[in-house]
Amino acid sequence: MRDLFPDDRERLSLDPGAVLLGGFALPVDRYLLEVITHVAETAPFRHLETPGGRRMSVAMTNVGRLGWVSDRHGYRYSPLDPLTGRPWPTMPPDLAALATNAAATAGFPNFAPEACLINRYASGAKLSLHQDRDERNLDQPIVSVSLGVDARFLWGGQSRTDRPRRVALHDGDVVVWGGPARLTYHGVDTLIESSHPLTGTLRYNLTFRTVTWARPRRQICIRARHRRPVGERFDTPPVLTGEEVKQDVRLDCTLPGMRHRESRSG
Ligand SMILES: O=C(O)CCC(=O)C(=O)O
Ligand SMILES: [Fe+2]
Repeated sequence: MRDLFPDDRERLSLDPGAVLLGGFALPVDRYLLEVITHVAETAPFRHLETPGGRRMSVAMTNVGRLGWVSDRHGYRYSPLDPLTGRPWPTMPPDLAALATNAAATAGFPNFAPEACLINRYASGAKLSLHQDRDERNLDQPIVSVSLGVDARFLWGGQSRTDRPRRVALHDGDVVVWGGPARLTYHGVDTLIESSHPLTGTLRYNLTFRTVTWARPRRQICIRARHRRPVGERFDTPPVLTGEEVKQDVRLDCTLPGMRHRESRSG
């Protein structure tokens, strides 16, 4: 595929708050595929139904405390896999750390993903323009990792009717969007038949999200961090006491100006 931005893919600004980190995950692409294979053994890929009753062409599964699901009742996050009735597989700390590092590189420190939606595209699959807006916490960015076959990412605007740009996504590319770009419309153009040494004819995408956790004040964060169970440093938000939660909620509600304060990437 002709690369639309051949000169500087290492750090390509798409918009204020949105950046493509070319090849950021390339050194760990094999590890990522191993994780996906392992996850799919307990939480198999499936084609979800849209609320309007259409079968999605992209197959999906999840890893992490919460998983994104869709059915006749709508889009939502669930702690249980509706297919098996069991919790989604636990997010490995190294996987979460990759997302945290990518977010920090893009200018969003302290990103702690609670959910990772894994998308699998066969040739002909596509994802229509949409906003990622099912998360209660929109202060945190989305971190999106590409694996395998090339895709054409559609990067639109703040309105569905804004004409999207097409951006080539290669194996190991990571796109991060947050702050003023957090609700930008985006999608993936129909996957063209092609092959990649790692994934054959398939493309995978891992999309990391913080769903519920509003980042607390710094000193609360530091205190709370001590109570994180060993080995779960990144896949669960810190455990807050009732008082800390109250402060956290108060801050979140009374200082709306602080929203999007991390929007310095791009
Ligand atoms: O596959 C991609 O690159 C994007 C996926 C996406 O937008 C989503 O899962 O919400
Ligand atoms: Fe999305």
